[in-house]
Amino acid sequence: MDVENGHNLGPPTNDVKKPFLIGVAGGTASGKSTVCKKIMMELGQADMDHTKRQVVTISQDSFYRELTAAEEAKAFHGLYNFDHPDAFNEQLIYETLEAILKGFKVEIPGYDYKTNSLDHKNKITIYPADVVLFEGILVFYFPKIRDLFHMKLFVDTDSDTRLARRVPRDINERGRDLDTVLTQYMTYVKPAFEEFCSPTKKFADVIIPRGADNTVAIDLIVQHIRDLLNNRSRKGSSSNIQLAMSNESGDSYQAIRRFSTLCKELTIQSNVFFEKNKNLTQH
Ligand SMILES: Nc1ncnc2c1ncn2[C@@H]1O[C@H](COP(=O)(O)OP(=O)(O)O)[C@@H](O)[C@H]1O
Ligand SMILES: O=c1ccn([C@@H]2O[C@H](COP(=O)(O)O)[C@@H](O)[C@H]2O)c(=O)[nH]1
Repeated sequence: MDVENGHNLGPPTNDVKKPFLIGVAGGTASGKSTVCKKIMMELGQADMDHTKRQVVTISQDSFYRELTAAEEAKAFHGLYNFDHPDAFNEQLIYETLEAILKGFKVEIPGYDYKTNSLDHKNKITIYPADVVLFEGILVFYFPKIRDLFHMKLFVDTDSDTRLARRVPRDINERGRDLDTVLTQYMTYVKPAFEEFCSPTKKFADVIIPRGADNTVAIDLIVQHIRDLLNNRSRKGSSSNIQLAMSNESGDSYQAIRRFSTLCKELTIQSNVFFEKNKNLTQH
């Protein structure tokens, strides 16, 4: 298979790992990376040698398009729209995820927010894993990509909290100044969230209100992943997850259905509870 920019590093080895692919979407600074980190930590994967990890996280930011010199100059002043779907290389995301799903090892660039550019010097090698988390603001936007996910999570944190987190993060970690952060937020980030990101919440199997603070939802997701991993090691072959999923009577398929239903119920119940008790939150 031919992946642009040589990202595909060749055919799978004998022990083919065809991963369970989880999409993690949500607005900027909603806690997508923190949720993924928590999942990895609870599964004891975070500090593990990355060649041996069973669970890996990939960021959609590694798939931004390269900017022209004129776009770079705009980006420096917060005047480039990084929140529009056109800012991403959709085809490369698709081809890379397809390669991962086939059990290929792939290489992707890092991302340097200080220079608004892909970091080809610090490439990240994604070794075949059992579970792959793919997180980003628009991971459910493109239908072809959306259809690749076995499970879709949406991290739902309110806009005030997200802005309050984004401002210090962009200043302290991404080398911005306050004016640039607010200009970019008001001009592009907020309108694009409403137009492109927020509508994709309806595609989620599980909505995680309050992001990483929602330990109940995270524990359920972690338990589900543990079940998948145990199931896989019990059956001895990593490709069994795929087989079980394509066969509606398989253990994994049933576990996913139970999990999905349970989480939907939890989400609905908590929304109904807060809707009915709006006045309680004022105390
Ligand atoms: N539950 C939380 N409580 C406090 N701060 C948080 C929480 N979740 C995330 N943050 C902080 O908010 C910022 C954005 O979180 P991050 O996980 O990077 O969001 P995203 O990946 O959605 O952009 C980071 O600085 C992170 O440390
Ligand atoms: O060069 C860049 C690239 C992206 N951004 C902003 O980042 C967020 C997406 O990352 P999150 O971690 O989900 O916040 C997006 O809203 C872009 O506006 C950037 O500012 N500069």
